[in-house]
Amino acid sequence: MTSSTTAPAPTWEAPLAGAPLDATVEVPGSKSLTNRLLVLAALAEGPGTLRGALRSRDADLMIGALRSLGARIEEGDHPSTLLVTPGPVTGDTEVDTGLAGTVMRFLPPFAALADGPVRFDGDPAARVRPMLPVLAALRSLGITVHDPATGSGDSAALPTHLPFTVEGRGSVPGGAVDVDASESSQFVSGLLLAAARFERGLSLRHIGTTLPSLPHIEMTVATLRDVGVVVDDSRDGMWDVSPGPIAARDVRVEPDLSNAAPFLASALVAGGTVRVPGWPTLTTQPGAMVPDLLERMGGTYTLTDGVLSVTGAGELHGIDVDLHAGGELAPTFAALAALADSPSRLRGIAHLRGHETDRLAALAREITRLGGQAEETRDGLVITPRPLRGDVVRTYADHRMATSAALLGLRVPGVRVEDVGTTAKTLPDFTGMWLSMLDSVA
Ligand SMILES: O=C(O)C1=C[C@@H](OP(=O)(O)O)[C@@H](O)[C@H](O)C1
Ligand SMILES: C=C(OP(=O)(O)O)C(=O)O
Repeated sequence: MTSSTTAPAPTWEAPLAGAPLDATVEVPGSKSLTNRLLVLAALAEGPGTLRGALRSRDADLMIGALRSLGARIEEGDHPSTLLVTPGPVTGDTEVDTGLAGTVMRFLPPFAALADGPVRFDGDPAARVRPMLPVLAALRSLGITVHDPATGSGDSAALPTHLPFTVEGRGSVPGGAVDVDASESSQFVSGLLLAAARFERGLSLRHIGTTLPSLPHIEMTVATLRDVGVVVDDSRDGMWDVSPGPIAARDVRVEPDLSNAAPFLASALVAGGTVRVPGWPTLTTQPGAMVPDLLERMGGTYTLTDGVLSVTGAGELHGIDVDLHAGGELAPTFAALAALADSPSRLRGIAHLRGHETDRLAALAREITRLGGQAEETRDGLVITPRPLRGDVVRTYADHRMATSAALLGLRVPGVRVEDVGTTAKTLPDFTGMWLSMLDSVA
């Protein structure tokens, strides 16, 4: 018997900022770096160590998946220290991707190296995220990929989404492949990460009209080069990875600058100063854009001895910005835009329709629910500030919808965030960190 009434989802009362802030926020390791470094450590020649690694749902799903594919991964003296011992890539196993794009797009090429079938599936929301380009690339490289429900022949229709099975054969010949990565840079990153272990390496050409999140592809190339892999990226939209060994390393993971964004943005909403230590002077993380964007909206910042300090003085202006390179920052800037003193336009982010949820629709709907004005365009959002009122903000299993709602709640009384626990995808103690930040007032 099913009941026709469902209990209302528990909500979290987003706290109002009572006074200007004076907070230092320690942000855990980068999701994108942690999950790349884990993959490379699991494919390396010998045991390696990650320090300052993220421990969150996405990172733990990656750890679980790599274990099931044959790697040994243990905690060192701290949960953020991970000791990785590679093993032969083993098949006849399952990978739970959860809702992690990095797990669902990085591991199918890895699974092609396994000695048997690897079955992939994830959350209901993951089953609508685009997958075809990476699966088509594997098939063109001679790997069988099939829908577990419809059989395994090479002529079977290629699955477009989760669930799917990659029939690992113990080795991948490699060679040339065309990939349309206009919906996600992760299709390119996933193939490049495993490519040094393909017999002939990989020559990957992007054939789409647009390529989002280029910093994340540069991050992939940089992490590959750090472990001794030869990558030629001298031609636009093309990457050549030479076959060769992957060196084992002892590496420290940078803090997650995209997760730092809502905290730093709080200084513009509440006034005062928010500091993030460990800010890298040189990084491939798209969060590097955050300080300049906050300055354009009315804040000021300094970077001294690795501490980024953002100060707000009550001003918050609208912005016209192309976030094609850093789409994961859009929910933070959409919230700021809804609180600004002039309209904003966020451009270049059509690919957000394939993120944890359709983020353009979700942001427009939820800002509108609070009395704001937000409209979807072909490739982004136009947000016109209006007086906002409290209500429940729906989060659609999307961690960044929750953090963006918290930002709105600093100024709008009565914002209640549905399923704030979804922040555990990349930041398990989000609410604790947020409340500590608010406790530190000037
Ligand atoms: O490679 C990565 O670590 C990521 C790439 C980007 O994906 P898209 O290119 O799909 O936007 C980004 O949005 C995501 O949060 C992390
Ligand atoms: C798009 C994101 O995640 P994923 O790695 O699941 O694609 C994100 O974290 O904003």
